[in-house]
Amino acid sequence: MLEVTGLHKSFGALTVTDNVSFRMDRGERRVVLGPNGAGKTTLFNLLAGDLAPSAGEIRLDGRPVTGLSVDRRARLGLSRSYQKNNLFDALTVRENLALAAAAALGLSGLFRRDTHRDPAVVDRVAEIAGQVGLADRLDLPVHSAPYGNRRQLEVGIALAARPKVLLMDEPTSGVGPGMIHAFHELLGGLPRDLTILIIEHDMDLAFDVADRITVLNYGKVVFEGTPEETRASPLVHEIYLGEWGAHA
Ligand SMILES: Nc1ncnc2c1ncn2[C@@H]1O[C@H](COP(=O)(O)OP(=O)(O)OP(=O)(O)O)[C@@H](O)[C@H]1O
Repeated sequence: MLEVTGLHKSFGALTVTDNVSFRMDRGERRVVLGPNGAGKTTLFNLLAGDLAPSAGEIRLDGRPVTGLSVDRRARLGLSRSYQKNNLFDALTVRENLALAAAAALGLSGLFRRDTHRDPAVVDRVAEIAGQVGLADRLDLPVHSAPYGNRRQLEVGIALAARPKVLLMDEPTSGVGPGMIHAFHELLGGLPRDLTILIIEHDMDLAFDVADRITVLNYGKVVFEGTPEETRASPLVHEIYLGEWGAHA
């Protein structure tokens, strides 16, 4: 499904992604853990196409995508849910989803102002809203939507293109403890064959939602395993000791 081989990225003399390799199966949910500065965001930038690697290869369903743009990768099924805001504040949840759905269906364009009423778009908006738990929030203007709903909407927008692989960048950052429960529900509502790679700081959440965990430190994969194996790893404990203290 997603195969990463020997990925490498340097900024000047600083190696930020160091020979990173892993593969994910369809439907797998994997969390990338690592202390601040470990290279998690850079890895996502390389996977999504926001950055070009110095070396290495990324394959999606066997097809090399390493040299392709963000848009081309998205069309092939690799989508990223951006932490940075890509929502239209003045529009409602429904309108935001309709724009994304229309674009994904090839229905957007200057001369088609009523695309949000197109039956295909209406159906798709309802489907996505159900998946991300926003079915009863469709008429809410985004500027007055609670933070958690905005995060759900960001995921919904990423889903519009029917991705095979979804990259989620710190989906719970900035949300309160109550929203962590909502995030579980959100994950539960996503298609089971969707392959999901998540950057997450919260170890407990990672243990809870991941099928497998990849731990980065100084740009290198230093551990990969099931949540149980990760929890039992002395190396991971050692790496996270300072972090635990800092987050406590
Ligand atoms: N464009 C850049 N130019 C130079 N150095 C960079 C650049 N982007 C990232 N770095 C450096 O690369 C290292 C890894 O950064 P990255 O943001 O990938 O880590 P991270 O694991 O996502 O950290 P955090 O958890 O704090 O977000 C850091 O030392 C950072 O300063």
